Amino acid sequence: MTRIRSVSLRRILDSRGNPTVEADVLTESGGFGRAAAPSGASTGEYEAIELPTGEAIAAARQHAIPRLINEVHAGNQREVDAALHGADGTDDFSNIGANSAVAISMAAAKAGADVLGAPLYQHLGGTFRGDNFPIPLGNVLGGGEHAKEATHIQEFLAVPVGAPSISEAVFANAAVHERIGDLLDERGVAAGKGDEGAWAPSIDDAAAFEIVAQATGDVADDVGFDIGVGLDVAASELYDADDEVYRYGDVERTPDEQVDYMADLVDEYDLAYVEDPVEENDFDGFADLTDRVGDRTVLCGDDLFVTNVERLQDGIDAGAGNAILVKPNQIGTLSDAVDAVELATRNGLDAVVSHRSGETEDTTIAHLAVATDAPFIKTGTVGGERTAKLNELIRIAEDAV
Ligand SMILES: O=C(O)[C@@H](CO)OP(=O)(O)O
Ligand SMILES: [Mg+2]
Repeated sequence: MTRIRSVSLRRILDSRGNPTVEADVLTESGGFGRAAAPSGASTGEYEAIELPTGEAIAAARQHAIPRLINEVHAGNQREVDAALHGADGTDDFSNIGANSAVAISMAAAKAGADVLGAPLYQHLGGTFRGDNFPIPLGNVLGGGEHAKEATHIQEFLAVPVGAPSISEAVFANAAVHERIGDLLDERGVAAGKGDEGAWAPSIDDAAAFEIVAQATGDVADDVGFDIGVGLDVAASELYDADDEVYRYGDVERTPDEQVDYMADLVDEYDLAYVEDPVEENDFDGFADLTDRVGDRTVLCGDDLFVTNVERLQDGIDAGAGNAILVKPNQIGTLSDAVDAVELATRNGLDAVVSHRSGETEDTTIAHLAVATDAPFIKTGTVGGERTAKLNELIRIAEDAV
């Protein structure tokens, strides 16, 4: 019933106005799924390869689609994703593009769910999935590669750890975002928004900490539950490998000083979450930081692990981090992303399912987070391509009770 009858690929717009790949998958019995690839700006060196959209579409039409039509069942995700790997033939999807691969992989999952008449999270997670909901990490202020002339740290995140429901968590993050807008206004700081909808003011990181801490505190008082502060430092973007220093504008930090700085920030701001505190090759620095503060905060590898089970296993062996960011397009298929979640969970690490800075209205990651019982999801706070996922989580919560 779920045998694939057709796959069509097209070029659509992403939230930055760039082209990206959208896939439609149709099955023999009329099941339909549509999904689109997101795209990163602060991409890790070890991510699967995103090809220019036109090239990715042409290559997938030539090599992947003939292996899928009449051959593979959309309801069997492993079969779909194995066919994509077989068609590509490389370790990093450099032949058909991880953008084509992930769009097809996700569209096939939706077509499989459609045939079954089940919501996607149910199809992916099965009846024995947990019934927890992820805590949404909300990017409320930032800069880095997502906005020019703003903070050096890429993302300041609201972490509504005490929220009693996904809906209250989502609205709390939006309230923090709004409160930050007011606080910036009061200080006379003009601010546009970065790629993910976070405020992107020209202030230094110290001022950003002050404002975000005040806003999360104010909103926590209003809503009556705890809201912590988190960071995505995206430290690879600050690191100069030739000089072996991290550059925060004129301030330089050696790799050891970077670890000290991160440990100090965790204590000073009681940070609930820190992503990519050191650059993507520094497993030892990551492990050192984990020794020092891993008992009291979530230390998450994004560029470090790139959703790749081999790099994750290296991190587990080294004691680097206690969480992994999971971005399906970093690795190319849903099966590979689920493998990363499962390896993490078996080893006591938290999974944080994540959007990219370039997004579409696609909501697959909301379903993936619920299906895999991930403790966190990072998918922005405001802006249509972000609220698409947040609102889908609210709908799933209503549906799942
Ligand atoms: O670094 C990150 O975690 C992501 C998403 O917030 O950014 P990008 O998609 O640009 O890699
Ligand atoms: Mg990141």
